[in-house]
Amino acid sequence: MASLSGLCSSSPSLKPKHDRVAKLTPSFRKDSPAFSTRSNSNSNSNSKLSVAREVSADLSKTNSVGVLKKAKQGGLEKDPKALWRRYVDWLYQHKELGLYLDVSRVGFSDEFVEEMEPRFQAAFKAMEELEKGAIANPDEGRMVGHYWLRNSKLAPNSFLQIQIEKTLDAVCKFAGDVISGKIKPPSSPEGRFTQILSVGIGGSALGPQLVAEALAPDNPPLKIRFIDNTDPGGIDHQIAQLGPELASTLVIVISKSGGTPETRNGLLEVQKAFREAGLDFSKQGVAITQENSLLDNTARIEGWVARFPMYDWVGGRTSEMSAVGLLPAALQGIDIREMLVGASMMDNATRSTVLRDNPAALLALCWYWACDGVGSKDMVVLPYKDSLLLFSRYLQQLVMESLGKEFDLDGNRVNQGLSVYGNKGSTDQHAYIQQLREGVHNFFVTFIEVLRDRPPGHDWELEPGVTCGDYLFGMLQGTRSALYANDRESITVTVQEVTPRSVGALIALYERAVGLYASLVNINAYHQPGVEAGKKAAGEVLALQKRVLAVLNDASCEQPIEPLTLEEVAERCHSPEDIEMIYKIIEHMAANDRALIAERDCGSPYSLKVFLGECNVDELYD
Ligand SMILES: O=P(O)(O)OC[C@H]1O[C@](O)(CO)[C@@H](O)[C@@H]1O
Repeated sequence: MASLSGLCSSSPSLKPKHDRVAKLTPSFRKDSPAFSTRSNSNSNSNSKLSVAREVSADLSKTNSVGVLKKAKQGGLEKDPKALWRRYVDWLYQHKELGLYLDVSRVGFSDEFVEEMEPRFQAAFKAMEELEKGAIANPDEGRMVGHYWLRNSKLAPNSFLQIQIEKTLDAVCKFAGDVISGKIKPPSSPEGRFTQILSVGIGGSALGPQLVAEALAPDNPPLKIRFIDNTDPGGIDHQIAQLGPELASTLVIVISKSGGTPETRNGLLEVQKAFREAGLDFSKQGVAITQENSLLDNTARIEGWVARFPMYDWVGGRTSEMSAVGLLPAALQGIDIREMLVGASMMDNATRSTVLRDNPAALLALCWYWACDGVGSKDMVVLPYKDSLLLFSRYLQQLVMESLGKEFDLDGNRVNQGLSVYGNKGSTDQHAYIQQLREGVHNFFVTFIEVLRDRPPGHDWELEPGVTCGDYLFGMLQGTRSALYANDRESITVTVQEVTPRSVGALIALYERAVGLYASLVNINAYHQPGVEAGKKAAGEVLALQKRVLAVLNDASCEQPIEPLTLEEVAERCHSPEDIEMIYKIIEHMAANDRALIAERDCGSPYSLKVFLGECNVDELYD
């Protein structure tokens, strides 16, 4: 069993780097670089390619893009000696963290770097303002403070500083009390919590999932499972897998807003399972959410075991170092203070205003080069380590929800973004690497290399002079070389081991790279207005479904029951224009035995007739 001291071993290095003075909105909106903005000459064009073309046209008016184009035409360096010099020349090393970043296989030229320099200085300035408490998320009028979570002294005022420290202490204490059995479930035969069921979605799930996969010991004090969707089958599966251990399951419901429908549904489903098992949910429930959110109020009123805060100034996708990520990690026996130390050390490194010495800036430089600053190529993330399997999925949200924006900070339509996908090596070599090597050239790769194969003393040679891990190493190096030989660019991030410290550092590295890149292309990385459209549309579908049900109910109450055609249902719903959606609603209800097909089947929409089995008017209008 992990000891408390293991969870919370040391304080993160907390050297104040900036004045703790809140500043107003930074000037980066006005000072944004001219060539990352463009007018809306074709507002109907959403295609990335056409955007890339538009932007290329704009960019070609400037020197740096001229440089970019010229250098790209020249192709990548192939002379081995020159390439070795480039490797050594550009290699970034964080000695203390044991983290290296190799950007030599991305073909940017010295002129390009020079041309980008003023923009990087503007991005560094904007980041400095952000860390001092500027309203860096202008659309939502919020500060952006995830960097303070690992160095609370950087918070812009003492109230926030104390809040961060108190929460961290509370997380450590609660996790210790749960692991030691001081806080225990009321009716479990084991007399202590053995399982965690984490209910949350997006940033309220992806970080905890990454960290569990990467860092949980083989026999954690509490094992973790996730409900991260509103899929009834998936939820049933998780609950069924818990079986009788539901009685010793700590349910952590995570939602910054406290009102995300998928998470609410997960909670209601889990509460139902508790009722059916004769268990009192409130004695096993924990909430992580913003103060006074719906979830917070529910947890308070129902007297759940504990509540931990989410802050207004921490975005979901950058919340891994808040209670969102730290509590589940600590409960699994993961040293969360080490995660914070790793992140804090990386934060220090990525505050450098010297491009070559700043690994996050180097990443942003490579992304800009590889994607022409408009997301014209995808980022394929390939960790050669099973435990980092979920890193690409985690980065997908961090990068795509942050950078995938319709408008820039000046209101120009830009349709920015950077697509991320990946899984792990060498597994993917037997899946899609064929296309990467020889097919459509629409990507660059990020290899994540982990030097240590196994804990010391466990390795053996499965053939003379060669271990299993040597194969993994060979596959990574071979793929990197083979891709480069075919002009496919790659970045390699190397860490010594997958530890709480290195995972914390990796998360911090990418958080900062995304922030800097967002400044380079002049967008707000910290909001997600596009997600609202889908949520709103889903709400409208459910509202229409209620109307369809009411219409079918009315018809089912007539004697004799008169099955209705789709047109009739649509007419009676006063929504003839929604007939296709009504068809999909009926198809779904019929598949789940909630509507009955009287004539034909769903494959014949024109002649389909439908009715409800029973009249449920009272229930519907309740
Ligand atoms: O933590 P919440 O508020 O439930 O939100 C979950 C996720 O939903 C989003 O808002 C997108 O819908 C993400 O940004 C966020 O991480």
